Amino acid sequence: MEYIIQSVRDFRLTTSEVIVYQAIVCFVIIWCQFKWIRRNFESVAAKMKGPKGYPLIGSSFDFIGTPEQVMEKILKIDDKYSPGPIKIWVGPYFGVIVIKPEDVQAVLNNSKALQKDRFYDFIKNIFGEGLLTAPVHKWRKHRRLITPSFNATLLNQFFPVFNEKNKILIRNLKKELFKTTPFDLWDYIAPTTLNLICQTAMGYNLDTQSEYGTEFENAMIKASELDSLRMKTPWLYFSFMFKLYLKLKGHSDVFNTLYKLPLKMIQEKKEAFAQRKILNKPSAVDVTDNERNKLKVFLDTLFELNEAGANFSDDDIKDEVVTMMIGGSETSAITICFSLLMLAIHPDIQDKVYDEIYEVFHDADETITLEDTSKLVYLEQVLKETLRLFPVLPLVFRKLQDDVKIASDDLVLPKGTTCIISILGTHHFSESYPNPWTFNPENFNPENIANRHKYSFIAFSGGPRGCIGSKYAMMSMKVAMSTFLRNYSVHTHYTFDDIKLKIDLLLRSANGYPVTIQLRDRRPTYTRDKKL
Ligand code: HEM
Repeated sequence: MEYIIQSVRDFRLTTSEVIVYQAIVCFVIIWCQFKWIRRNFESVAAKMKGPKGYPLIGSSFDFIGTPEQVMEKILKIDDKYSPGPIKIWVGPYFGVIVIKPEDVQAVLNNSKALQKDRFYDFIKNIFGEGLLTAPVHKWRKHRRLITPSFNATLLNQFFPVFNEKNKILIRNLKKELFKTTPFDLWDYIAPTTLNLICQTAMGYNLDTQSEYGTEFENAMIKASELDSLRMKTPWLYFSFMFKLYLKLKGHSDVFNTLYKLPLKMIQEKKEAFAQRKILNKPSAVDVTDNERNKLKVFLDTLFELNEAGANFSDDDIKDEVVTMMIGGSETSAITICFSLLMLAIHPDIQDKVYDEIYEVFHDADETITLEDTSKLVYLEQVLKETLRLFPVLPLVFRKLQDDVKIASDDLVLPKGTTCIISILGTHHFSESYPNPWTFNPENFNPENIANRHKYSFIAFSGGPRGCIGSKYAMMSMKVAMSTFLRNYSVHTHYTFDDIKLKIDLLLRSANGYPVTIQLRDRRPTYTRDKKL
C-alpha cells in the first residue's frame, strides 16, 4: 500500500506529456460531442444504403474531378443505389438522395422542406438573395409579389416578342446554310433566349447591344464553373480562400462583369420609369419599330410594387433581375439545343414534329399565337422527353427545418438533413420509364402520363418552391422550336452515345450541340414521295 502511495506521490508528467494528454482528452470530448449531435442522423443512416463516408470529409472525394467526371460519378451513385433513399455524407453533413416519385412528392410538398441547403450560399455571389436562393421568410414575401407577373394573361402578351426574336434567329442562321461543317447550336440559341428574357422581363432590347449580351453570357458560364468548383472543393469553402483563388487565377473580375448588364438595365429602366411617372404614361415596350404594344414587364412590376410599399431594396431588385436573367435564359437555351440535337439524331421523330407543325400553320409564315402552341402537342412531348433525359437542373438541395416523413419504408428524415432531390435519378427510374436512356417522346403521350406517378417528371421541380417560369419556358421553347423547324431541317453526324454530359451549376453537353441545317422542304413529309 505504502508503495502505491509513494508511486502516486512520485508521479510526474513532462510538459510535452501534459500537452499530448490534454490534446487526447479534447479530441475525445469533441468526438463524443460530434457523435452525439449526429446520433439522429446516424441511426437513420444505418437503415439506408449509400457510398462510404469518412469522418468530416464524408464522400467529398467521390466528387473530385472534371465536370464530366463528376457527372459520371453522380450517374453511377444513382444507378447503383436507385431507387433509394440513398444516404450520403456531404462533408460532415448528413444528406439523403431521394429518387422515388412518392418520396420526391413528400419532400417537395412539405412546408418544412422549403429552405435551400447551405450549398446555395456558394452561388449567392451570382444570384444574391433572389427567389432561387432566398431564405424562406424573404422567399415567401417575394414569391407572393412576383408570381402574378407570370400569370397566363401576361404571358400571352409576350408572343409578339417571342416571334420577333426568333425571326432574328432564323435570319442569323442563314449563314450556316449549305455548309457541310457542323456548327454549335449554342452559339445561336443562347443569345436568342437571353435577348428574349431581357425584352419580356426587363423591357430591354439587346439587339443593338449584343456586345453586352456576349460579355454577360461568357461571365455567366465562367461564374457557374467557379462556383461549382467551389462546391466540390472543401478548402475553397472559406471566403478568403476563394477570393485568393480567384485572384491567383486572374478571375477576380468575373462577378463584377456579370453584373454589368443587369445593373445597366436596371438603371435605364429606373430612369424611364421615373420619367413615365412624371408624364403619367403607362409602361410600354417596343416590340418592333412599327408596332408599339403595351407590355407589362417584370422589372416595371418591381418598381410599381415598390411604389406601393413593397420595400424592395436596390440589392433585392438586382438579385431578382439576375435570377430571372439566368434562370430564364440558360435553362431554356440548353433545353432547345438538346431538343434540336435529339431531332437531328432521330430524323423520323423530326418528320413527325414537322408534320404537326404543318397541320397547324401549313406553309404560311404567320406569327405564332398562344392558341397555336396549345395545338403543338407532339412538340410538347418532344420537349418533355428531352427535359426528362437531360434535366437542366439535375439535383435540387433542401435543408429540412423539421423531421419529414417520406414514403419509402416510412422513414423519417431528421431535422437538419440535406435532402437532395435527384431529378436525374427520378427521370431515369426504370419503373417509371422502362428504357430510361432511350429518346422516346411517346413517354409523354396522354395514356403513358396517366399511368405514371405525377412526380415522375420534375424537370421544373414541384410544390410551392417549384419553377416560377415553367409556363413561360414551355411557351417560348415551343415558339423557338416551331419557328426553327418551319424554316430549317436539322442534321448531325452524332449518335446518342456520342453525347457526353457535364455539370457545372447546370447539366450541359460537354461537346456542344454540333449540327448542320438545310432549308426546310415545306411540304408535309408524308406527301413527299408523291408527285404534287
Ligand atoms: C427549361 C426551362 C427551365 C427549367 C428546366 C427550370 C427548372 C427549374 C427548377 C428545377 C427549379 C427549382 C430549383 C431549386 O429548387 O433549386 C427552378 C426554379 C426557378 N426558376 Fe426555373 N426552369 C426553367 C425556366 C425558367 C424560366 C424561363 C424562368 C423565368 C422566366 C425561371 C425562373 C425560375 C426561378 C425564379 C426559380 C426559383 C423559384 C423559387 O424558389 O421560388 N425558370 N427552375
